[in-house]
Amino acid sequence: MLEISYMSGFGNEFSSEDPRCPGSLPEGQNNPQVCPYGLYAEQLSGSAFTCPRPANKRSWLYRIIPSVKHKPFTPEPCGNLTENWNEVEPDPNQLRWLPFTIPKSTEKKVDFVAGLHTICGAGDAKSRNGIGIHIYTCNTSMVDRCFNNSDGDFLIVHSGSIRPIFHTEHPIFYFTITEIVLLFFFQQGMRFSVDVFGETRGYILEVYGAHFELPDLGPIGANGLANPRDFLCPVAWYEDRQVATGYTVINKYQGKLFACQQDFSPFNVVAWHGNYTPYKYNLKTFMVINCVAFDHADPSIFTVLTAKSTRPGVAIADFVIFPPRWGVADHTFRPPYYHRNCMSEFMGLIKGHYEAKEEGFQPGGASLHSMMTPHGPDADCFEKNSSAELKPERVAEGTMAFMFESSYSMAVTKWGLETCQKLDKSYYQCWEPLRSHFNPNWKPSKK
Ligand SMILES: O=C(O)Cc1cc(O)ccc1O
Ligand SMILES: [Fe+2]
Repeated sequence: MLEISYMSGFGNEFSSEDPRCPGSLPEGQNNPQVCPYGLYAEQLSGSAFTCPRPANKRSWLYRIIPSVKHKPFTPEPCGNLTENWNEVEPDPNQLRWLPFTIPKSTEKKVDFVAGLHTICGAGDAKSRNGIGIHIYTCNTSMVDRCFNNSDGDFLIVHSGSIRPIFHTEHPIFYFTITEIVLLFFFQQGMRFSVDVFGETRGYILEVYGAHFELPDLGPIGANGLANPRDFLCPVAWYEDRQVATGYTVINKYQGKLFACQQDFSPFNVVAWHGNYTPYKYNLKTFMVINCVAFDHADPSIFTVLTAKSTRPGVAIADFVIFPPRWGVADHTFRPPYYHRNCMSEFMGLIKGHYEAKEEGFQPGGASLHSMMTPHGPDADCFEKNSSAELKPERVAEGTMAFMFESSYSMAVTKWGLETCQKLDKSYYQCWEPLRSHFNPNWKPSKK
């Protein structure tokens, strides 16, 4: 297998040359009259040219043939991918989905793009405001096909032990054997192709009009949560591959898919430099902060990445994880509290159980607690934890739940409510056994 090495750091100004082509990165300028090795220079801009320096993102790609050489784009079937948030009537209920079905390859071959299903979202890619949440279920590699999202960033949370390989222009992301819980992060316009080795499923948070960034740490200090050096980007590696039968570039543009043909692999970048790159991030490297005295800290302490809105402190969407950790809080109901939130909370489970719902919420499934929709621990969890002995104990061992939390009020798609046939109609029943413990004669205990 090809040995790819990675560079580490989030938002760094990287420089990278394919080791087979020393000197392929132009020295001292971006646009030489003739590039080394006869390459073409192409800039990929991820921010307006005029963005302030800390938000300015671009990479220079030195490639064998520039991306512009392709036949015209034509509409492509979108399957269950949509940006139509008016397909069905709004539904403010607590929603929970059983694990989404992965098609069997013996029945139907489905690749990553064909296996994209939009479950909920809001806003509009055209006005550069909003988000989409998608589920991918696939069983087949993309062959001579790549995907490019013109609408926004894709934060991909892979779920399951069969680990895909992502090919990109930057170039290839492999999982190593210890990287079970991985996040992939492809920013707007970055081309990638996905190889899969069996039934594959995961979740995607798409954000239009903003990029994900590391959250500010405030009083936490200079270190903690997701550390910049744990974000990895591969060193340049090109393939010089003519594809006489045609290579297809799928472009998600204004919520619809389009396809064009070209006669070469787009993964033909020999050298590149810049700060606009894809990343992989191993969720196990997250430095967890938690309460060490009493009370339950809000889950914002578990934010891995955030896409900020223009309102201070209000995210378009946060990516939050619930990693294994110690629970030590004294005289505290330790699981999540009962909650009504001005944000929308979409949750998924990569593996294990979620502490607030030991049963029912399954890996590969999901839940959505919409704006101001009441939610919280199921009756079982409440009863157990109201009387549990509060000794230090491991919480969420061997599990990984996550949340996409958004300031948008999200609509659920027809696929989410009907077509996927995974909506758990009995979800509300997990709170039905909650009973009153109210005692009007209660007296404070004498200290
Ligand atoms: O709803 C949920 O399970 C997510 C969540 C977790 C938590 O620890 C506190 C608040 C919250 O919304
Ligand atoms: Fe919540």
